[in-house]
Amino acid sequence: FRLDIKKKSFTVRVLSGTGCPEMWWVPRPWRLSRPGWKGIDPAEGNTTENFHHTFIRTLQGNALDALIEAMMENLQYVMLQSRASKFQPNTWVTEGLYTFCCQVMFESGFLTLFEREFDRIFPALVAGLPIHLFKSAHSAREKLGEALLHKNLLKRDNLSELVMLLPTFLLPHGHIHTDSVVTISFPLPIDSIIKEAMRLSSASMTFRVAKEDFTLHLENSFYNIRKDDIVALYPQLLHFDPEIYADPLTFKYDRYLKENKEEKTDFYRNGRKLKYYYMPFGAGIAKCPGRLFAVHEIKQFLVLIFSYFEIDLVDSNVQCPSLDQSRAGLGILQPSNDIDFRYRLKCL
Ligand code: HEM
Repeated sequence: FRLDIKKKSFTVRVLSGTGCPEMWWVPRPWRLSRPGWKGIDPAEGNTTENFHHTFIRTLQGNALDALIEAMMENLQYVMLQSRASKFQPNTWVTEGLYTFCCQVMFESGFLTLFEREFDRIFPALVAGLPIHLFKSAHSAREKLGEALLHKNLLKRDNLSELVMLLPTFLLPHGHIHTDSVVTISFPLPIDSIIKEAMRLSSASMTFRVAKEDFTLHLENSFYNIRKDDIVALYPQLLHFDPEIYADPLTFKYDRYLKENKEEKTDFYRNGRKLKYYYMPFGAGIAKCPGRLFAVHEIKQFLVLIFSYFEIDLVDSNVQCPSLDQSRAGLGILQPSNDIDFRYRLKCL
């Protein structure tokens, strides 16, 4: 499909509360449970534009710098300090790769508060069951809300010594440069690698509600959309279109790289250059405002894991797991089974 959301002669509005398929547990359940909650009423200033403005202010620009800095501390705390008892000199630790990644990313996000409880019951909540039916998720949500209060966010006392050491021990390898905030440069085309992984695994549905009647023109057809109709787009169809992405089911780490190593942005369908060829983060005004942070935290995770640990797959011939389709439409698909890997601390 091709849908030029900005240029066409119609306006679209975000479905209030649809929010982020990956961070769904922060905006929605927390807001809905607040005392006195009456829903999102545009007449009270809760417009799409206001939400958008707030998201940008809290997730990008200066706020992004602060987020990245905090994430770096938390990642190091969770990867090293919180599992320090597992590390013996020259001894391998064996764990599921997916379990390890999830644990580190979730715990780093909100340290131990997140508790994976929301994630476990995610499909049930999407199906409309109230969160208070799930005792531990409910209590984890309450704790999360408490931790997100501004006064508590300011209490940061877990700054690991390694944060201070990081610039000195990593700079000689040329992998990390630190300023006041960490920026990372890799010897590998990491942006292309991350994009390719997201292209293959993202299955978010994008919803919009029509603000007024209009005709939606697609390549060979058109649809008359009425005010308040819900339009749902499924970007995975685009990501798996063989005309846009040759051999679409194969992971090609340099798919988003030109021969001169610059970012490749020209993708075509029916001879037409596409504006929207990569949509794991959605598009238009409601495009994920956390995307810069999300990609940055993936890079931080990678740089730290490869810097701290020697890593091996337990079975070097293991098959790459398929993706669990039970969340199709709801976000990034997870692997249907875990694979074991082993890691041990590098002698720094
Ligand atoms: C790999 C990670 C992530 C993916 C794949 C992802 C994907 C998405 C998608 C598909 C949307 C809907 C966009 C649309 O309707 O066009 C969205 C919205 C949103 N995302 Fe994310 N996201 C990720 C991480 C994050 C993070 C880390 C944050 C915040 C810390 C975040 C905050 C939000 C918010 C607040 C919205 C709602 C925007 C709005 O309604 O205006 N996301 N995200």
